[in-house]
Amino acid sequence: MIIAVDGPAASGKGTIAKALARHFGLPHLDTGLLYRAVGLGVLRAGGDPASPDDALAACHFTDDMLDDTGLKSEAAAKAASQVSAYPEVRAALLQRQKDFAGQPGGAVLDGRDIGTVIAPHADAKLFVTASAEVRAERRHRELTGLGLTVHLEAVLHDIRARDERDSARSAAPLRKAEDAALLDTSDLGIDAAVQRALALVEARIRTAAND
Ligand SMILES: Nc1ncnc2c1ncn2[C@@H]1O[C@H](COP(=O)(O)OP(=O)(O)O)[C@@H](O)[C@H]1O
Ligand SMILES: Nc1ccn([C@@H]2O[C@H](COP(=O)(O)OP(=O)(O)O)[C@@H](O)[C@H]2O)c(=O)n1
Repeated sequence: MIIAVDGPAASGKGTIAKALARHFGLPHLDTGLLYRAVGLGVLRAGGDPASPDDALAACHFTDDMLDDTGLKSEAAAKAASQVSAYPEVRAALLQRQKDFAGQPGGAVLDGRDIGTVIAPHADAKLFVTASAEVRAERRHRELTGLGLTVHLEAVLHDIRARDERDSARSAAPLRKAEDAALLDTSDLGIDAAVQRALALVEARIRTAAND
């Protein structure tokens, strides 16, 4: 079974994807980490995330990069959202994600284009969202919890800028797949959001079984 979970920054898609993976005993891939690894790689090499050549050069990272704590920073997130607009970068990361989705038994993936590009035939698709203010508060709490000094207004500004860039790009923009179930977590705590996600996935699987 393949489950696709998409949505904007800090909507809770990763939390939901991990919980679904645990529930169904499936492997999970946070695809945002791949784009963050490219963005952070560009910054560390002294390159410019606005340069497609610098971005492409950073696509050949090793797996240990995916555990780098620097990936959590807003700087890495911003650079990720810049480099992810280049079709060459998306192409370089495509097969790895498709292979993960296609492994025997299936998988849960979260990102921006899982339901639209990576796994258009997923068995269940969720589009997780929440208001920008709620998402900024969550991300702010998360980053300060990691010991980083960040201001709520700056996080909200970055999230809005990223939403805009991710939605406006022509290569695999952030959008809800037509057959994805919408889940707004603005007024839901983590447990309630996970329960709702589970109910939506189970309903989707039941419907498919009856078709
Ligand atoms: N429904 C929720 N209510 C409150 N906090 C949440 C909720 N979902 C996620 N969080 C918290 O918000 C932060 C961002 O969640 P995460 O799942 O990483 O979002 P995303 O993968 O969409 O960026 C994390 O610290 C997480 O624990
Ligand atoms: N499948 C994906 C996943 C992430 N991304 C890009 O990578 C950036 C970081 O993604 P992320 O999922 O780690 O970000 P958060 O939602 O956790 O803040 C996003 O803003 C997108 O620009 C993408 O283009 N496609």
